[in-house]
Amino acid sequence: MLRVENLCKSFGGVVATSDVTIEFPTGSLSAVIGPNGAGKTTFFNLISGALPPSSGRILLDGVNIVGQSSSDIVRLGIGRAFQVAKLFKTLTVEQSLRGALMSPLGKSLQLHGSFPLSATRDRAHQVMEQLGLQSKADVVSGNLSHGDQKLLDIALALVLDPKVLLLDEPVAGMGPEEREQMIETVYDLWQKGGLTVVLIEHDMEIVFRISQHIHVLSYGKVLAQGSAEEIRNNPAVIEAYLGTPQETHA
Ligand SMILES: Nc1ncnc2c1ncn2[C@@H]1O[C@H](COP(=O)(O)OP(=O)(O)OP(=O)(O)O)[C@@H](O)[C@H]1O
Repeated sequence: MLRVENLCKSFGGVVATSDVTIEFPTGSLSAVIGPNGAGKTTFFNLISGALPPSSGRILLDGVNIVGQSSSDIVRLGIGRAFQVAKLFKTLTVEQSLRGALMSPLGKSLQLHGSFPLSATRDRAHQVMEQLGLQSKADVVSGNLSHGDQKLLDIALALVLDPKVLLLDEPVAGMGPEEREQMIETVYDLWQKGGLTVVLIEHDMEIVFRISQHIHVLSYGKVLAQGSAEEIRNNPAVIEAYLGTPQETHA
């Protein structure tokens, strides 16, 4: 289970995260939502070790990971995909995934400290299959469609076998068809294994459709937490973020 406790982060006078306590049960699919500037990306930056918190604890299966480096946090089992995919644009999809496995980080995740070439190929293909990227194995990443670049970014996190997968706006910038495909892929991925998925997403239709738990941030604080039904009808959330019920359904 991933649990953050009393997490705080300030940038000078700006309080981006204010006493946030949230629990993400093992194997759950949760969304973190809120208006622009609410502190969602900062929250992911704190969990993934990109930024140190000002105070508070981040517990992964009971172990406080605050103070660990980003690569140690990946090693401990927290993977992350970004709003703008971070790719090696000149490598093919397969090369990128095998490269991740052959990197010191990838190697250190293997039981015996080394990973034979054939095994990197098998693992890369397994993940490509999970994400529907098999037919793109030999395509140079920079030539992939926007949607496939986002899938590859997720694949790069997934190939290292995380326990928790953080997805920052997985459908940002996509057309309706790509959006549906991405959501179906993420949902299938989550349903098939014990992966804990946490997503930041602005598309409320998607959030309400797939999330078991929704956490609403506003001005760095937790404004509300609950099921889709509870959040949809929460007056404070409607006022701060969703707008009137009529606007929500428009
Ligand atoms: N590195 C930084 N230095 C200074 N202020 C920052 C930094 N990163 C974030 N902030 C501030 O912290 C607050 C929260 O920003 P954050 O990007 O986490 O919000 P967000 O909810 O992800 O917004 P969006 O939905 O627009 O991506 C904002 O006021 C932002 O300006």
